[in-house]
Amino acid sequence: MTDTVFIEGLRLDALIGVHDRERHATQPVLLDIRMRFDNRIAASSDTLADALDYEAVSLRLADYVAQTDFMLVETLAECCADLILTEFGAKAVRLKLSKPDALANAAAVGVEIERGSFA
Ligand SMILES: Nc1nc2c(c(=O)[nH]1)N=C([C@H](O)[C@@H](O)CO)CN2
Repeated sequence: MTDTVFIEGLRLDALIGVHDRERHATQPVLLDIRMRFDNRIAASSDTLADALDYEAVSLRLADYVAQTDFMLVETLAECCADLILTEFGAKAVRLKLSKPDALANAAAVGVEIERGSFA
């Protein structure tokens, strides 16, 4: 079973970065998330309670990110992935965290991590 639930382009404001200008103002981060989850039960019951509720994940991440102040994108990505695995029962998570406004001459910079197994 390799079902996933995904969230693409989740835009959140975060206090994140190593430079002084980044320590005093938030900036946008974009999250692209794939979560391994068996969707068959929800498909059979047609009941949200049996699904991995991507809206609930998105709202929880927004609340969490709003109270962080990490230096590195690696740290924020790791913490977001751990939150998804521990609070929402995903079997694995692939998470790409981008900073679109970090570098003037780059569309975006960031990290992509995978925790758990999609195999
Ligand atoms: N591997 C990383 N490299 C850099 C990071 C980071 O979080 N991880 N951060 C910065 C700065 O904060 C940059 O995003 C803003 O100029 C530089 N390199």
